[in-house]
Amino acid sequence: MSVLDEIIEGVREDLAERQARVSLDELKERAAKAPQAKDGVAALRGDGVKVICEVKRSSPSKGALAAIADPAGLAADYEAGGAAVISVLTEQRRFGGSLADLEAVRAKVDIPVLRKDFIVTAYQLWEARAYGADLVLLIVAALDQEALVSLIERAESIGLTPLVEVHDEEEVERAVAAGAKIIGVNARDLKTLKVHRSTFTRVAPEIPPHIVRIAESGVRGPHDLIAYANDGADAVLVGESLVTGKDPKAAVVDLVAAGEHPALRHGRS
Ligand SMILES: O=C(O)c1ccccc1NCC(=O)[C@H](O)[C@H](O)COP(=O)(O)O
Repeated sequence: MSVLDEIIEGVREDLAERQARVSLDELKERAAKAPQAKDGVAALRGDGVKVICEVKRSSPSKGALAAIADPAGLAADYEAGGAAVISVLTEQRRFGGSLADLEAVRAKVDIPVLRKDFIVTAYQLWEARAYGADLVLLIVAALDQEALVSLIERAESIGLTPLVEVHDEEEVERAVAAGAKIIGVNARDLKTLKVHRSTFTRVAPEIPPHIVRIAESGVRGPHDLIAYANDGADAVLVGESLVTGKDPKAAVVDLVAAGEHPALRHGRS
């Protein structure tokens, strides 16, 4: 069984427990009261390279990273530093996240918030909306094509912007065929959990220009952002280096400044 399969097995068990407690109708009622979803595509387009900052306590590859007692406070620092979007990992077993984190972050920041999880059912999309997410992650490797198409359509129909994650050229084809408007290339190999930034270099040119391109994983500082930008990234998604650093806000300021540097190509609006 792959790491991804193991994660999803746990996700399904936790999901069954939540579904037994909270009906879909209750979630829909809660979603109806949530603030209107913000436009995820608009937040990530434009000049320069945008920065998506992640609330990440732990990971399968590294174990515990940071306690993060106040996820909303961390997100506020990210926003003050110039982040375009906040990513909140809500998977509990391996990443130490929760829907409570998502709710707390949503209540604190004004920029769009991404629910980063292993989404395999429409119920999780309603949860995302009910707890205030604007974007959701959909991982191509975790879904057959029918499920991918259906989850993209359902997400959009309830106001969510899907960020569709790929790891290779074949998955790009599937994401494009399914109608993705934002594609994230994750440089972390889901079999070995090692990060190969060259994955983005190889795969990004396969993404059509009208689609927003995000480079996920392995950004240690401005030099990695610039390298991803030169390979065509519209945005980078950063977790570990921010939560393990001494001053997350200052680190975001540095990344945002690098992303706005005039030497980088113009964004594709
Ligand atoms: O981070 C992991 O170990 C991991 C393992 C298996 C599936 C997903 C995983 N991470 C999720 C992410 O995509 C990253 O949190 C995100 O891209 C940020 O990466 P980084 O800046 O390298 O923490």
